[in-house]
Amino acid sequence: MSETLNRLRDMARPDRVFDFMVPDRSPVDVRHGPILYMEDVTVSFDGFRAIDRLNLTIDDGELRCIIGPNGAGKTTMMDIITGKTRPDSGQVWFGSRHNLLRLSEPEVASLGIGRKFQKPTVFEALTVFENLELAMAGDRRVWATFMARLDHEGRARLDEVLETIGLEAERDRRSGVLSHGQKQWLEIGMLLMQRPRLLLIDEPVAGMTEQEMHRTANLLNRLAGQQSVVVVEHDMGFVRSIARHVTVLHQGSVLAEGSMDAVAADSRVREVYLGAEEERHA
Ligand SMILES: Nc1ncnc2c1ncn2[C@@H]1O[C@H](COP(=O)(O)OP(=O)(O)OP(=O)(O)O)[C@@H](O)[C@H]1O
Repeated sequence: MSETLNRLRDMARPDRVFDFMVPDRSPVDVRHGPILYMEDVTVSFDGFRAIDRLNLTIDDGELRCIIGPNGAGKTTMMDIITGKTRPDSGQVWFGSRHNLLRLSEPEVASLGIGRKFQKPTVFEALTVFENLELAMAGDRRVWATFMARLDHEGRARLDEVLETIGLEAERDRRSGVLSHGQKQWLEIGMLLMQRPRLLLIDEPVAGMTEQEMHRTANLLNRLAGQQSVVVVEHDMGFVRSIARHVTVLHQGSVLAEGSMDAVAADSRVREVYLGAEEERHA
């Protein structure tokens, strides 16, 4: 009896938000500023400063490319945003309401920050459709309990994502037989099923053919606007084809920021990175 009472009391709490009332978009508040705000972030590993007073701002709907030499801190920066690594100092905010440094990795993910690592990790034994369906499972449990319309909504979302990633014709194929590029798009689709607000994508075109790169550029351009996209990439041709705004990281902080043409003309950037990249590809 007391358990029932407690439950009722709990349900009547004015601050309680029921699962079925949680909006299907992340509650991030971007009305007064950027979607991601990092200020003076520093992290050291055994005394070595991998991130050194880093300041970075990403606007809502922006597509940003992050470039920089090996060891510049790009991966560590992503790890800090997703809650995998805790900085020693600084601030990291998701919109104006969520202090990411107070949240665990799953909490950060559930706020709408999706991360794609370099290697695709789709379930190869399952079809494209089943992979996407699985990626939606979290949403489905909530809705299925309260509304019978989930199946319809879920299917509509799935069709929408299939169209976005250009894999409609592959829908019932086992994902193990897809090309490398198709697996990468499928994994991006799996993230999209959760309706993220910010996508962090690590080296999406490594190992892709020219044609696949071109399609990936179109996909990322299409995603921007609907969500913010941060891409870490070493392929400068690709970066040039998608980036309106580029951030160059070096020794854990921002060395330069601006259009691709502006950063490519910056002598400091050429010295630490682009000059070496051009030689590598000559
Ligand atoms: N867990 C860790 N322990 C010790 N050192 C680390 C750790 N993680 C990163 N580092 C160091 O921090 C620096 C930044 O590494 P990070 O992987 O973030 O660079 P990056 O820009 O992603 O490089 P790449 O382009 O090669 O992926 C490197 O010198 C790296 O060796």
